[in-house]
Amino acid sequence: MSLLVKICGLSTRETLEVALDAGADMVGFVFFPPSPRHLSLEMGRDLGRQVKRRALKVALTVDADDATLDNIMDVLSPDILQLHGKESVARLRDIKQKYGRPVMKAVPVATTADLTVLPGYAAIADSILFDARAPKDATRPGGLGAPFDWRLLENLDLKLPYMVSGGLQADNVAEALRVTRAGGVDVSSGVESAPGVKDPDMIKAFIRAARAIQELSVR
Ligand SMILES: O=C(O)c1ccccc1NCC(=O)[C@H](O)[C@H](O)COP(=O)(O)O
Repeated sequence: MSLLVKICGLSTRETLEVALDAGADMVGFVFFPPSPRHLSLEMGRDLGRQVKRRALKVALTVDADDATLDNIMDVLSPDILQLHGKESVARLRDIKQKYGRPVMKAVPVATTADLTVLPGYAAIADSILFDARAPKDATRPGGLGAPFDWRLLENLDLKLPYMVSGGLQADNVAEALRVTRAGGVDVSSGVESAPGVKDPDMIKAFIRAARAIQELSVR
């Protein structure tokens, strides 16, 4: 199965086009006001139209209510709902039933104890995104540019597709994949020149680096 590459937190037409042209499989749009990558609904509509099915549109929310999700569905019609908050298993089930879209549940990781939530989520979610657990004083639960110890996933026994994220960059994505054996990689800060400012050359370099590993693994 080929490696999925997700560029998250895209917020301009220009950098979205760079990610699409460079072959990103998934493009992530953040709807979380404290984030430097937060999109207005109108911007979400605009960028969503630009994708034109060249990649999967991922809507990223944090403990969003139905009214928020209704609006995002209306303007973006995302292919995947990435739930990056403290959403319960029951909430995942409700969201899946109401919106009928695949759900990718973000699981914050700092210690092995963080993996105890997996059986519950794995019964409902369509995929898992392992991300570094945010510090207690963080203003957002993700997009912080910090990795977790990938060795925590070395003995993972998960029947669901999963992605690794958290502090990935062009120069460490190979090691992250070697250790975690993830089916996908997700990056935000590692392709930015400043928080929320995506850098075209860094986007291209990250995707090139991820594809190079994919080539090696299929030989
Ligand atoms: O990107 C954000 O600002 C963000 C805000 C709130 C919740 C999640 C957020 N990002 C989630 C992602 O999928 C990021 O790509 C992931 O956390 C990795 O981020 P980074 O470590 O910056 O590459």
